[in-house]
Amino acid sequence: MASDALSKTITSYAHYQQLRKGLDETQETPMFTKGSWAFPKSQLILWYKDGEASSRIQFPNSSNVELKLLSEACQPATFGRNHKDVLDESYRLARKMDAQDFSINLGFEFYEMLTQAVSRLFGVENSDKSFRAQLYKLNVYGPGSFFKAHKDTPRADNMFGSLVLVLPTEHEGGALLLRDGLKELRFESAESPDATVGSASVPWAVFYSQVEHEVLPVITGYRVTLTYVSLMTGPVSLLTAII
Ligand SMILES: O=C(O)CCC(=O)C(=O)O
Ligand SMILES: [Fe+2]
Repeated sequence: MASDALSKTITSYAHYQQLRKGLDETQETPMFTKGSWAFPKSQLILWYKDGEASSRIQFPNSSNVELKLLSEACQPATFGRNHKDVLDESYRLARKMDAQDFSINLGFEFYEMLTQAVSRLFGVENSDKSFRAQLYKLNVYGPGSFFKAHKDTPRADNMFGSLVLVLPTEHEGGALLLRDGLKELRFESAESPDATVGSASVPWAVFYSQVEHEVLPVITGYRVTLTYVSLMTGPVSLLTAII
């Protein structure tokens, strides 16, 4: 049974970490988790700014020519180092597009997927909706692209982690490795896109901000990701996690 002290709610990430310490002794919840979600193909349409024009890509049937054009419409990907955004292609070789330059309507399914992903991470039931995800960037990892081991830069006080969706394209390599002490999770998105007539499966990974991770080099094809900042929006009851 939960004690009175543990049945309180949490209102900030620092508070969550404090409670989590105690909780870890009772029940282990993961620092990262992965899965995949079948999205209707009609929702896997990306519109993006291409100079003065706009272009459209329909996943999972995109060609390498279309993906190369997308990559060319992006800018070199920077990353946070010592509180500054830096470009260092020996550490991160990839392309990025800011959220205002593209649009993809993943629809209501996105929220169902997010609920499943975050609930698994928190170890709470699906009904808990005290979180949201803010679209941050689109990234393209073409042949030879990689991102060495790093932790994500905190983007808001209520940020607790990151969510990565890999749009279904044919590629080899580009596994995301997530590490927590001795535990390692390999998030392999390169398995050929598993599509049925009406839908295609989109692999996702979600992890806490303190998790170190890296993207191994892409060997062939283009790995296209959407990254989201995961935010707490209100109190999360820990009761379901400890009973
Ligand atoms: O593309 C990925 O799987 C993760 C990328 C990443 O670590 C980042 O954008 O910070
Ligand atoms: Fe990252």
